[in-house]
Amino acid sequence: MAYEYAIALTGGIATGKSTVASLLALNGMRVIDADTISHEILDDSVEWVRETFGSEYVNGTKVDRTKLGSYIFSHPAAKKTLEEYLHPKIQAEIQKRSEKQDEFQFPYLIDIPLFFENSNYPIKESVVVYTPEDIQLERFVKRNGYSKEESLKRIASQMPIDKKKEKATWIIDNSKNLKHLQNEVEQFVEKIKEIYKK
Ligand SMILES: CC(C)(COP(=O)(O)OP(=O)(O)OC[C@H]1O[C@@H](n2cnc3c(N)ncnc32)[C@H](O)[C@@H]1O)[C@@H](O)C(=O)NCCC(=O)NCCS
Ligand SMILES: Nc1ncnc2c1ncn2[C@@H]1O[C@H](COP(=O)(O)OP(=O)(O)OP(=O)(O)O)[C@@H](O)[C@H]1O
Repeated sequence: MAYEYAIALTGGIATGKSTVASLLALNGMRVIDADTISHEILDDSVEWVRETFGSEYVNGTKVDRTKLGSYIFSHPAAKKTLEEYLHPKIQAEIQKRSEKQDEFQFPYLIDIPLFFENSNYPIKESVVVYTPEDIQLERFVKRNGYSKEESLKRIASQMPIDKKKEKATWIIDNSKNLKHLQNEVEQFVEKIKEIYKK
């Protein structure tokens, strides 16, 4: 059975999910990453992207994700088309990997950025990586080099981070420096180990 020991790891764009995923791995936790799976599927879908959106979104044998991202976040119908194509495939792959992880009978994380937006995952527990919106925007702009306007458009395409915080079982606060984040992650792992102790 899939998702038995799964905990959803989620948050907003650039609130620090990947950074937390790396710290969790350093603390011995296993993490399935939906973004990585989505990139692998997109890499196998070059012809579909060419036929659906045009050859300007393909660079050699790879999809130009930066360009495709700029397009879909400004064109809701195209975003829907991409999501309707990718999401079932992403979900199927996550389910497969989740079944494997459940064999260990120990909790693991599934990093799903849109966990609360798409309630298709039968996962009860969740942990939200939280930063207030002003820090989220600052880190997003700094990391991606997008304009403030483009960054705000992408942030607005998701459920507000404060609402996700309300829905979470646990919260990892990433509003301070990396040392603080490391502490937050260690405390979270201790909590999980305590709860799931056999
Ligand atoms: C638009 C694409 C090509 C941009 O690729 P890029 O490498 O620039 O971004 P990446 O995939 O690493 O996503 C970065 C973050 O953007 C956010 N994001 C991505 N897709 C979406 C979406 N459809 N809606 C809202 N936010 C999204 C997430 O917070 C994600 O963590 C890519 O994100 C994509 O194919 N998205 C559709 C699939 C999807 O919904 N993925 C997110 C959940 S698995
Ligand atoms: N505590 C912190 N202090 C300063 N910078 C940080 C901190 N945590 C994360 N960052 C930086 O903020 C940016 C966003 O973090 P990260 O890539 O982990 O977010 P994400 O939630 O995985 O993003 P996405 O939704 O786009 O996949 C990165 O450049 C990262 O190095």
